[in-house]
Amino acid sequence: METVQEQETKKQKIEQEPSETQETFIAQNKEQGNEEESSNVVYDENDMKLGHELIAAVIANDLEKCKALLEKDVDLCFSGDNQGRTPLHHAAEHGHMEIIEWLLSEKHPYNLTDKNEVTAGELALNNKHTKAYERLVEEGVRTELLIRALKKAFGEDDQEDASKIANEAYLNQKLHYDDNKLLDENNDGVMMGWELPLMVEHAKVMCPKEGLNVINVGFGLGLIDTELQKYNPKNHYIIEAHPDVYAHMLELGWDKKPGVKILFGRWQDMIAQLDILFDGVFFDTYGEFYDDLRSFHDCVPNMLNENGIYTWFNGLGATNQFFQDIYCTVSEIDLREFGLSTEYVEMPISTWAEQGVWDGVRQKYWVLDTYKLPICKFLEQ
Ligand SMILES: C[S@@+](CC[C@H](N)C(=O)[O-])C[C@H]1O[C@@H](n2cnc3c(N)ncnc32)[C@H](O)[C@@H]1O
Repeated sequence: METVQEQETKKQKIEQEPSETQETFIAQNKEQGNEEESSNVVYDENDMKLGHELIAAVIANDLEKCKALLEKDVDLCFSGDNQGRTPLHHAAEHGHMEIIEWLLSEKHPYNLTDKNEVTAGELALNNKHTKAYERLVEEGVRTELLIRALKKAFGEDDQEDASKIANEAYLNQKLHYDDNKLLDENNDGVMMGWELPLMVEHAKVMCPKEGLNVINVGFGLGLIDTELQKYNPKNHYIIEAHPDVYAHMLELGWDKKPGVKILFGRWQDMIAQLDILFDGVFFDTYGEFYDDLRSFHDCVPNMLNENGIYTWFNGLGATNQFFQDIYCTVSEIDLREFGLSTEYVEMPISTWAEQGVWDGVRQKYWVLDTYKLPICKFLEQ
């Protein structure tokens, strides 16, 4: 099972779903003949009859009938309707809280998707069932943290190696700059110009005044660094690991800009060389996993001035609102554990939808309308 920790924090693959609990619940294939196929499961006639009865009972908000059907061995996650929607999808769509609670208590996974990749959470959100939505987000957070803890307890946490391999694979490939984009060998967007308004805001948050000490991890297009320079920082550190990006930085003369100190290498190796504390810290890398972001979160208290601000590119679950809300909460919990508070400031992000923005880019890594910009500070003592 994959947890939120295995999500890459930036761009590519961030859209992956959280823990794949689905497979655990897929009904066993039935005998050949007299079968009807849904998206994942093959049902016989009796399964179909019971399954449709369950969906009808869910829609009618008839909990007793649902319980009676479970006694008859109905597939709790029946997905044999046209859209491949499960009972939880239908309960969420109608905001039936009691049925939602019952389904979750009977171990219906919170994150199954229908044939259009839609989750129950999105249906609750789209139909303005706020309580149901919040309950499903809470269930997502609980499940993700539980799976992470179980993996750790049972020694199945091989995330560190996988993460290092993925980041090294990225660092060993040729990059190209193309029309205000930085692309990797597969034409996945490492950084794109539409993110400029986000970088402007991140820099503003880090620099409430001029002459501060700031650090950015991951240069990319240099958008945030260009913004940070506008605040005349006293010291402006940049950590960058990719040789092509580093060469580009030198070409542009970043090593000669006022206050700038470039540390060329992976942040994991460079962080020990930091010799000052910072008023503003920004993190935005590529080809890393949530676990790396979490490890960076853990380093921040040793990098930050007493009143400093830490902020990071929030691409968590950025192809699905439901998953983004889960990941944002998980991250907030992790940061609290490291002594930092998190506030998410919402800003509309309109440029992503502009004509041609994604031309030449293999996969869209952002589909949301709102960006949740994190502002982290030391928790008050
Ligand atoms: C998304 S870009 C950063 C864009 C930047 N925020 C801007 O405003 O243009 C990510 C950058 O992180 C760098 N990077 C990836 N892994 C890294 C690591 N482990 N340590 C330091 N930099 C890394 C990439 O080479 C890339 O330049």
